[in-house]
Amino acid sequence: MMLGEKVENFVVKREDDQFKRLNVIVIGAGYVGLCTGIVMAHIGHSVLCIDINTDKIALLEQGMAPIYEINLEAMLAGCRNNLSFTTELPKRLGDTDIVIIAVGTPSKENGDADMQYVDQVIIDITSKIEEAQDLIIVMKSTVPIGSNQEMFRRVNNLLSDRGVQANVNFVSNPEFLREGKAIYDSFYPDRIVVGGNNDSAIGAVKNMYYPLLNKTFIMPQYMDQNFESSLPSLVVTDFLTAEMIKYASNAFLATKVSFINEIAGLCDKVGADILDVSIGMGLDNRIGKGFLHAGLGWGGSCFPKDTLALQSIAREYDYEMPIIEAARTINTRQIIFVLRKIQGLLKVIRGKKIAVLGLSYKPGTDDIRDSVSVEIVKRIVRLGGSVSVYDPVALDNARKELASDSVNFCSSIICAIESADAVLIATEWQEFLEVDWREVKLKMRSPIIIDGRNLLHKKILSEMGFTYVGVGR
Ligand SMILES: NC(=O)C1=CN([C@@H]2O[C@H](COP(=O)(O)OP(=O)(O)OC[C@H]3O[C@@H](n4cnc5c(N)ncnc54)[C@H](O)[C@@H]3O)[C@@H](O)[C@H]2O)C=CC1
Ligand SMILES: O=C(O)[C@H]1O[C@H](OP(=O)(O)OP(=O)(O)OC[C@H]2O[C@@H](n3ccc(=O)[nH]c3=O)[C@H](O)[C@@H]2O)[C@H](O)[C@@H](O)[C@@H]1O
Repeated sequence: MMLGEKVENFVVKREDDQFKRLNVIVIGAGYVGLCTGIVMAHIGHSVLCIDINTDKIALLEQGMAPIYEINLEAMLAGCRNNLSFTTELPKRLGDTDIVIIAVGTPSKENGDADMQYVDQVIIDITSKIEEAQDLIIVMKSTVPIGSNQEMFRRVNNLLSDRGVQANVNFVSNPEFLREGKAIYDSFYPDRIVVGGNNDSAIGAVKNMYYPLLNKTFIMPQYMDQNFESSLPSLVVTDFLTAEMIKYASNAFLATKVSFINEIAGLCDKVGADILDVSIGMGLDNRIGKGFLHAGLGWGGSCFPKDTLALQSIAREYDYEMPIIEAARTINTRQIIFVLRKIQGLLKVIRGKKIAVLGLSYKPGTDDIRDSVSVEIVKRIVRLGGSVSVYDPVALDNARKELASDSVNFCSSIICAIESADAVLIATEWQEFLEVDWREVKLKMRSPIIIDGRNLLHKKILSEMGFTYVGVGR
């Protein structure tokens, strides 16, 4: 059974009287806000999810998800009794126990995290706090080191300006979900990090997560697994450390991918196979299997912006971070590598037609923010090539960004590869693995595959007569 297929069967064992149902407001209905709202509602809290984007809220009210992820809508449907949506904060926050902030913190031009949305939310919340109210503000957005402390002070200053005496506390609670697996990660996190300076507020956030921390909430399809061995770890720490854990984790993962991409570059030169190198390395438990998949490099709404933001923070201290700098440099270099490979095979890109399969920054999502694929399409167009693009879910999101006479948006793989001089696999969607490549070969002008994600079987495709080029193999 697929995750979320039979939501009504979900089991919540709440015989444990330690669990207390809370009134939770989640601000922001993006990936993080929406998944947080869904999880909180499923585990028994009463949740109001707020977003200023009226289109998003209108969709959500009709039970439709504004972002693509498998089973997201089924999960949404399964918790509507506990989850409602609106575009504005309620007039009074008197009944609210916890407000979770999950608005965006994109990069500014100079690389700093743009805090304008968080700042606005802080003003909005504080204006609604009432005399003698107890409220915990939980920060899930990824914010620069020192932000929670600063906002805590700011809220208290704003309250004293209004002459309101209330018991408001902050808890930093960074999010580690991955897009495409956001729902699963939200229900089954490896760890929950809570940073703060008030034991009672930290205790309340622990209670909020109680069913996840104790696995008293179980989806039936996972019941046969031994959950005791995989309970999420709880990390309780201070504000600054919680914020640093988030940035360090993303920077480390990005660096790990850049490391394997650097090795892949050398594999290309010496003739070794990066796929086996990754397996051979990953089997060492100290290294671990994850994030050793070489390819076009990392994109998305977080690794690029969070590595930039970390560098920005370091700059404030004149502290150099050469590893992160190198990780970013290698990531940019991957795009050049693939363009050189295309040029090596086609000689001149101008006038050639290249099919690009995959536009989202990774499979499982329709998100094209900082997608390497989208950047490569733009570069091919700049070099005079024409591009036919196909993606199972991200096509519509890319239409505006890639609007050009040289870009043809195709609704199928076959339409995209028709008369193409080369095909580039830019996102490793499973669908590309399952396509009949013999049929593809008959329709292409020249049978050239640049497999930017090392998705396909090199040997099989070579035997079919394709010129196959991967990354480091
Ligand atoms: N996308 C991801 O996979 C992850 C994101 N994060 C972090 O979580 C935060 C949110 O990320 P996403 O969900 O991707 O962002 P997003 O950009 O998809 O969604 C943010 C939402 O906040 C809304 N918003 C902005 N100002 C608002 C306001 N004043 N009141 C109500 N809603 C408001 C926007 O309309 C938008 O829908 C960021 O700091 C990000 O770094 C952390 C882990 C994973
Ligand atoms: O802060 C965030 O927003 C999130 O960022 C990442 O999650 P996400 O961006 O959704 O996606 P990942 O699966 O981490 O992939 C990021 C990029 O790295 C690339 N990647 C990943 C793994 C790999 O082995 N090779 C590789 O090229 C992917 O194609 C993608 O472009 C982290 O994995 C999450 O823990 C974190 O919460």
